[in-house]
Amino acid sequence: MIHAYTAESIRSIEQVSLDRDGQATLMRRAAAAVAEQVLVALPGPLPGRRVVVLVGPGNNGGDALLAGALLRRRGLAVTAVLTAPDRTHAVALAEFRRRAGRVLAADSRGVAGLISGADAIVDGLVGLSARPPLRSPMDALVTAANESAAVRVAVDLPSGVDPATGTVDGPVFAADVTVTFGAVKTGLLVTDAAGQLICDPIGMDPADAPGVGVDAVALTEGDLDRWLPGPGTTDDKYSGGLVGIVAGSPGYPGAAVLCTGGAVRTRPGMVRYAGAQGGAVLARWPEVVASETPDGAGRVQAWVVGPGLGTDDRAMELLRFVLGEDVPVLVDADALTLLAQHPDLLAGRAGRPTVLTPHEREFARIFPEIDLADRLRAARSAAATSGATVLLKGHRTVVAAPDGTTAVNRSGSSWLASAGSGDVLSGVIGSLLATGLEPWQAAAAGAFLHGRAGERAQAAGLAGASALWDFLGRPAA
Ligand SMILES: NC(=O)C1=CN([C@@H]2O[C@H](COP(=O)(O)OP(=O)(O)OC[C@H]3O[C@@H](n4cnc5c(N)ncnc54)[C@H](OP(=O)(O)O)[C@@H]3O)[C@@H](O)[C@H]2O)[C@@H](O)CC1
Ligand SMILES: [K+]
Repeated sequence: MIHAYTAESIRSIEQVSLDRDGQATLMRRAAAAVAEQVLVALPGPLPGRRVVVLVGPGNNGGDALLAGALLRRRGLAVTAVLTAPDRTHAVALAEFRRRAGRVLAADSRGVAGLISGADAIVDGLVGLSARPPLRSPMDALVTAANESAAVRVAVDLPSGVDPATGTVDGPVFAADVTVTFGAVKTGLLVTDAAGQLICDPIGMDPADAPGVGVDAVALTEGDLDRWLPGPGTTDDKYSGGLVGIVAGSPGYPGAAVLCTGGAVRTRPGMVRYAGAQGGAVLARWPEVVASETPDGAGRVQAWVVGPGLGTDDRAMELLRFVLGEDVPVLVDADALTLLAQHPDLLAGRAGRPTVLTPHEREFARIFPEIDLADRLRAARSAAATSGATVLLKGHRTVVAAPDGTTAVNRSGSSWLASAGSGDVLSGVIGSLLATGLEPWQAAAAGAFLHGRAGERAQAAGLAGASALWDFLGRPAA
């Protein structure tokens, strides 16, 4: 699991190391970590390779200059472009000059050509103190860097990203690699500008800073192994989790099949389908037990309601029934639209686990007063006010529990933005809820499995939401 921290917490963690090791030592370690990644990113003979280091007025620029000095020692041709020559980190600049690095002011002639002809560009414009949008001349330098064919390496954070929220306002350095120091900043989980994320501790340890807590997490494979153990020899269909699906309508029979497939392939003990599309569901998933209505379905340990359900009176009746049940309920798609029209339904579930899985348009319907610009804050605030776990879909899906626990999903590809993909996701999460995971764990793990299935389907060259089914499973140990 990746733990991420607020910028304020990072400062507290940093302070402990600063007091112990001193700033010069930390900067040297940071610079070494950056230089190493530039060398890794530049295969082949190194001497003469052209590196441009973009240098802002703070310590982020200092790190970048010291990295440039190290690259000079390896024989690379390094030019530093200073955005504020009179405020540049003096010690780092002296060291860079001592290694015969070339120094230019950002408004010098020839800077644009250097950037477009570079083999690697190091972004040391702004780091932890960034307050986007980038001002001139940083904005123009970042735009030019993004147009260059060079490998782009960001120091601590890609410039243009808000460290706390990951939001972007204006140009942002589109990094191939980001080398961050000490601990991951929350914004790095949310943004897609960071590229490959490498966290080098440089001697810092969050455990050293009293009172500092994790702000958000991102799951990794190891979390799934811990949270989703395979079935044991004493398990039966009941202990394996029983999930009920209320989805599909005459207009959208496919949603029922897609959602049920997501549930079946997440390997619960049993899947029940309740609704009018039992024939279509059973034709594809014979292992499912189908009934016409949820009240006649028999025992379940979690319900999924909504995909393709429609928004008529019948759909409303089904939603009302399911939300009245005492087991965890996942509300998706059409059922979210109904929920937006009848907020009392959610209020009536106080204390019973509920997961909402809106995309941004659905979110705006249910929570019209919440600003979506900062997706992390939006999901948290929706979870706190509704009492439900909120999974806000997007390129980086965010999951927030009512107590503020937050996960950001980092698996997946843009391939998942296809019709029916969300129906599969709700089936996956429903299965995980039925196995007894906490709602935020089920939602976070479901988003991870679904995203990874998207990556695998894309790698296999397969399209269509039903392709996800075959890639949800975990390989046998
Ligand atoms: N502390 C340590 O020991 C260690 C720290 N480390 C490194 O230090 C970095 C933090 O350094 P930092 O605090 O000096 O600030 P930094 O991020 O370089 O910003 C500089 C200045 O940029 C400006 N600026 C802000 N937004 C802007 C915008 N939109 N457009 C234009 N300008 C903007 C703003 O100036 P102002 O707005 O006040 O003029 C701000 O003061 C950290 O990320 C890591 O790399 C490591 O070496 C490990 C040890
Ligand atoms: K940076």
